[in-house]
Amino acid sequence: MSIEKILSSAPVVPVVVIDNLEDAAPLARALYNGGLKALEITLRTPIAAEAIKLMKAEVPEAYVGTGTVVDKASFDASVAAGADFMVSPGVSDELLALVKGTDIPFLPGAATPSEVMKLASHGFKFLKFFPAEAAGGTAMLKSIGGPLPQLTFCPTGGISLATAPNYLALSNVICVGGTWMLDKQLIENKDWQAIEALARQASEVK
Ligand SMILES: O=C(O)C(=O)C[C@H](O)[C@H](O)COP(=O)(O)O
Repeated sequence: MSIEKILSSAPVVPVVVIDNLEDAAPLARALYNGGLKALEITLRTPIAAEAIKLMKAEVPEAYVGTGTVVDKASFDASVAAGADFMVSPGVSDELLALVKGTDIPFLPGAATPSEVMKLASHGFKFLKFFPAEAAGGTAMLKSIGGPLPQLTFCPTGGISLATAPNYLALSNVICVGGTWMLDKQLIENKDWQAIEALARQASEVK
């Protein structure tokens, strides 16, 4: 499996924070049924690894990956959870060394030309542009694409249903990451139909 295939499975990757384990399976089902095939589950909550296992069991055809992979502990947790892919908001030499020893597709993060160049020199062709809006948004990505057209991005951070099309219109963007379809109140109410409708709206963004 390649990171390109995973990132091209839908225009939007939902960045999920799981607070209650019982939400994991129905949430994954709702997102997938709404057309979002790749799910990034952040390792920000202690139950994230367990949640990933439940999500993969509920929707085996989805790509369930980990987010917030920032060090050896989160890397190890990703491997143990059986993550289909791993996403980092940035990169470190420690992480680069760890991912060289695994087959799990990895999407490292970059926000400046130097970070992009460093990751390119390690063979990465797909990067997370984070924090997208705060780091200069579509203007920054367009500028980076001038001298560095060989890199393709999944911008994430502050992107909404309204701004996603502006990113997807760029030639160096494969998909965007976002949290807007994960409405906290709807999740609290376990309104999975409404979440599915938000996911469908996101999956139809062009
Ligand atoms: O957890 C990580 O590893 C991250 O990189 C952070 C997430 O991508 C952002 O939290 C996205 O959140 P929004 O800004 O609401 O789209």
